Amino acid sequence: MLHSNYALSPQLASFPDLPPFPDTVPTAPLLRISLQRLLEHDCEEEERCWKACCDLGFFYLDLRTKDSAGDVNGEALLQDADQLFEVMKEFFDLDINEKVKYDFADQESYFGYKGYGAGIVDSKGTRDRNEFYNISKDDILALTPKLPAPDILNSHYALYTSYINSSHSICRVILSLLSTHLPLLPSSIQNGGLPALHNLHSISGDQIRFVKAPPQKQDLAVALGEHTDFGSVTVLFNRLGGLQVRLPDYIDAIPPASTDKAGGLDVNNTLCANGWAYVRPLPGHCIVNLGDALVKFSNARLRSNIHRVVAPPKEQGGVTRYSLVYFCRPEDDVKLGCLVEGGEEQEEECVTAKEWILRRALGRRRIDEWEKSGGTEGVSMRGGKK
Ligand SMILES: O=C(O)CCC(=O)C(=O)O
Ligand SMILES: [Fe+2]
Repeated sequence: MLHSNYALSPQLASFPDLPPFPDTVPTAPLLRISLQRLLEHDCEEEERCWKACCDLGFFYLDLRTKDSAGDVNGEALLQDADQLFEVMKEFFDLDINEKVKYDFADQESYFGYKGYGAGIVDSKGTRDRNEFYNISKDDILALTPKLPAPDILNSHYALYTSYINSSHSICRVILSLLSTHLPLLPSSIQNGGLPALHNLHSISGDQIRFVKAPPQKQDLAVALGEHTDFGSVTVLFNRLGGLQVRLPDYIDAIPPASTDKAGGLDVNNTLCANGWAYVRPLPGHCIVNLGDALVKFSNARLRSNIHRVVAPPKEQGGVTRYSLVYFCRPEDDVKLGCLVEGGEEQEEECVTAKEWILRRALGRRRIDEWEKSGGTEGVSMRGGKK
């Protein structure tokens, strides 16, 4: 069984000014991987990271690096993330009439604003419970014509650039580790393996995402529907709980450390039926997860695990939840086909990264598109709990 490898020191236990994550709910045993040790090419740490990518496709990355190593500076990323939490609060505080000016869904673009309830969380068309703002990497790096954005966001270009550079470099560290562990085809090795499909200055669907969900009562509603991520590597900063992963049957949840005094039927535990478990946010760390593109490249050796967001548990539900994401995706024209030895004949026609992202992202806004917008959920649930 994969098991978590940390005892929670007080500075890892909670975020200042927020209600603590409760110890009365089951949590997912994500491995805690040290970025510092990955940068030092520590073999044991690389093995643990590889294992986490195959077994669950989710892990914590400890960003508290000693000093910067080239472009990869975990401490700088933590500071940028802190600042971006403030920027996103300011943005979401704008009047709704201002924010909707930046919703570009009718132009077949997933960048910009998505209003509260404008997405759906299931095939019945149940509305989501959050707002998004998606910022394109290519827009910030001036690789594409500038998209309209509110003044309040326009003044932070240097911060976005720094955040994109750090997040993208971390994703490339993980991609090169995966490249060396996968049995890549000789042609793929010659072409530079996985990092060569994710160049910072090539056109791609890479993006920053700001997420806001207002305080929520403790009910069974899902704020962000179950999904797998579309791209390659996701870097996620959470301060409040609410994120849940659906564990495969070979991984057990960490049981609650104590029981709720109230007793009785508890919504949080009901939300953990069928293998769902909460991900406890950890200060100093980001959560890293793999997306569908890596499942396709690796012929399902790597896992893009299903996850969703529900109300933050217990008293955390009383405060607004913000989260910050960086999605690293293959360059737009990369075909999402198998790149490893022993791949079966491709059944489906290979789509490009751009086609895949458009189909998946926009389908989550329209009920008639829901069925077509699926990802690699079938593979993600291989050996999973039913
Ligand atoms: O807000 C979170 O914790 C998760 C967000 C997420 O899964 C996503 O935006 O794809
Ligand atoms: Fe996600």
